[in-house]
Amino acid sequence: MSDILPLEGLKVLDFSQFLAGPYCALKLADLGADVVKVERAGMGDLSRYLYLTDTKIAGESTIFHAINRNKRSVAVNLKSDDDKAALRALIAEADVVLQNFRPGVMERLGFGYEAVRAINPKIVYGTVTGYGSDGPWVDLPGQDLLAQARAGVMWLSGGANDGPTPMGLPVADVLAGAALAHGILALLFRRERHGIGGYVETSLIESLADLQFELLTTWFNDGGRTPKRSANNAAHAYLAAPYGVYETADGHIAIAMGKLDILAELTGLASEIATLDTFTQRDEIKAGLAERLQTQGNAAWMEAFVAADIWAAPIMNWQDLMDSGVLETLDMVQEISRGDVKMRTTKLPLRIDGIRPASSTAAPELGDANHILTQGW
Ligand SMILES: CC(C)(COP(=O)(O)OP(=O)(O)OC[C@H]1O[C@@H](n2cnc3c(N)ncnc32)[C@H](O)[C@@H]1OP(=O)(O)O)[C@@H](O)C(=O)NCCC(=O)NCCSC(=O)C(=O)O
Repeated sequence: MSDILPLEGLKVLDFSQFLAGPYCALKLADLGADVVKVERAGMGDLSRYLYLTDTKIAGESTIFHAINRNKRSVAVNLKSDDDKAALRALIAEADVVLQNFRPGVMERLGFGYEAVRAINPKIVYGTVTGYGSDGPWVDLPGQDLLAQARAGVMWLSGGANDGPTPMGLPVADVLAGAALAHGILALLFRRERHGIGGYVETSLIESLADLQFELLTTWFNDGGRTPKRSANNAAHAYLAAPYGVYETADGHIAIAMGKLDILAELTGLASEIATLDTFTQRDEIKAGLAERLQTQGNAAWMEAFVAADIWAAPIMNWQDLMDSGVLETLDMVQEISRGDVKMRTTKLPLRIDGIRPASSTAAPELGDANHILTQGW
């Protein structure tokens, strides 16, 4: 067992802002990399202010703090020659550069891949865009809600009586950031083996295509049978009954799988649904279950379902989740600080050699590492 974090010693110059790029950098930081966040002098990453929630940390958005823990910050003007020269010196010593501006911005600033590679040929350079670096949507603003709108995610999601439903979570940003981290790590491995740098790019739309890979594969191959937004695809557009969410006397229960005859027996529906076809008659099955599940509370149903190995779970809120003790047992929550700033947040969802890496500090104050602009890494 080693207490050396896998990316210890890796120098990452992170030009990214908002969420997708910073999420990628967070993954690298929590694996031990030294991530220096390049922010606008005077204002910083706009996510310090733009995501203002009811709760703030040190006067800034909790969301900024969640994404940018465990990083340092330099505050620069990317249009000033002096600051550009200082950044070129940092790039010369860096392992990774990443960015998520609109296509063309980094090239105009003189920090596109070719320019950076000319300074440091072995650099691993990562980019996130909204819709790719070419194609019909190249110039559009790349933002999570809008990408969910364009990718089919919102059209698909929701129940029969709902309108288009976003996921309520920044799935495009998080998945694009995770995909970029995965690409960067692959290029770092290639650099170790073959001594060459490389360029990796992803986008919000690609990450959402990937999120939907199972359903798109079904759709590509089913002769164009387009799912409608219905009670079925509130849970999954194509899966057989009983897959779905059901109201009970005191809450809701999700049921994923289970032998229909057993489920029918437990719910007193043996004569109604036990022999129905789980694909073609799934609406009937689900309607029967929906009616019957309302007759008892979650605890009674769950006891019966667990005993019979019906794959089911009660719908829990965050307090229920914390009260369950699962995250505590798995060591998924941490308290971190930076000076007077104290915050409680989640941890990296990986255990390495039995230990879950903790972040060493809360998010940086704007420009807290400006000394490296003159002194180097
Ligand atoms: C998020 C964006 C729509 C924001 O668009 P914009 O506000 O127009 O910002 P841009 O990235 O295009 O950059 C705007 C300009 O700022 C300038 N700029 C940037 N940083 C600096 C500093 N430090 N100094 C001086 N000037 C700067 C940069 O050169 C550009 O100028 P000019 O060169 O003069 O143009 C876009 O960046 C984007 O599509 N990104 C790709 C997808 C992505 O990752 N989106 C964020 C997901 S987060 C999200 O969805 C969510 O949180 O919700």
